Amino acid sequence: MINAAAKASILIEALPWLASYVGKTMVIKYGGNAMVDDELKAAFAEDVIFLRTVGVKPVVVHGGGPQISSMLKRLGIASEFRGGLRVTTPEAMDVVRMVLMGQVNRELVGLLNARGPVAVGLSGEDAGLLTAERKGIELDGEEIDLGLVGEVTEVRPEALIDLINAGRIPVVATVAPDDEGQVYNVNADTAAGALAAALDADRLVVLTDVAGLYADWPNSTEVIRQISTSELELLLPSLASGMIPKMEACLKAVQAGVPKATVIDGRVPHSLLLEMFTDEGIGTMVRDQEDAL
Ligand SMILES: Nc1ncnc2c1ncn2[C@@H]1O[C@H](COP(=O)(O)OP(=O)(O)O)[C@@H](O)[C@H]1O
Ligand SMILES: CC(=O)N[C@@H](CCC(=O)OP(=O)(O)O)C(=O)O
Repeated sequence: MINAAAKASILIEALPWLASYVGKTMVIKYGGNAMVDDELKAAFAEDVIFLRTVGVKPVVVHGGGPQISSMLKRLGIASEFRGGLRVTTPEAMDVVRMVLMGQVNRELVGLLNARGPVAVGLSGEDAGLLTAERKGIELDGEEIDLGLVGEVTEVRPEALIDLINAGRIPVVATVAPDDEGQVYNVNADTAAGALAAALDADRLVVLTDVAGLYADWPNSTEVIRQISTSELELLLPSLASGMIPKMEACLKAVQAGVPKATVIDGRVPHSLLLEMFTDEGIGTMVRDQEDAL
């Protein structure tokens, strides 16, 4: 146990941060890989409730990649990732929608509501929140067909704003229809970045299963602490797997005016509180101006 003086100094260290966050909108992306342990999930829910209690307006956007993979496996449906995105057949799409909205979203809403009835779950399909279109990517000069993978073309954040203004915590699953009603699988990092931009959020925080953006992954675990948008643009082509959509989302959010986007280690209990209320913070922070770093 830490002594009384140390406890008091932790609280005092948090004071300027507490004061600066009142009334600020914060989009928190909770990755499926940081969601695999019950204690971590409970600590995450506590952190989000803590933030709301001290005046932050949190919006949770969740993933569920490992949970989707495990359900696809149980059902005997093959799936693969290309460029960090799941190739999604119509059959897999049914599973993606069922797992994200029916399983992961319900569980997170339940954990948040364990401390009071504040969380409301919704998906990109609700109240026109997200509109998507089929996403194509190019890998090594080759056009890749990802099937029903969507990219966000429009965000109507009104439903979120209504909930935020009513003091509730929106919890968003990232499936989204196109104009014809075809529903797409949208990577949760991509959706979180688009939502942060549309909400004019003050922060985007992405919880994942690594300590941040590694400078030389997988050869070293040295974490880049801060990076400017121009440095990140140069680095993007060298990134691999799940880090591609994650860092693209941070880049786009900051380019759209979100002052800071941070990737933090969701395997550390209460990582959100450590990032938000300690002077050092944790993880990798993306900011616009190099001179602001
Ligand atoms: N430069 C890098 N730094 C850190 N992780 C990286 C890097 N490049 C690729 N990765 C991989 O990206 C993964 C995180 O993305 P992902 O698995 O999609 O997580 P989440 O479920 O949190 O969205 C890491 O576990 C790691 O394997
Ligand atoms: C297109 C695409 O890849 N969609 C993701 C959606 C879930 C997600 O993004 O989950 P994480 O945040 O846990 O990775 C998928 O099918 O896995």
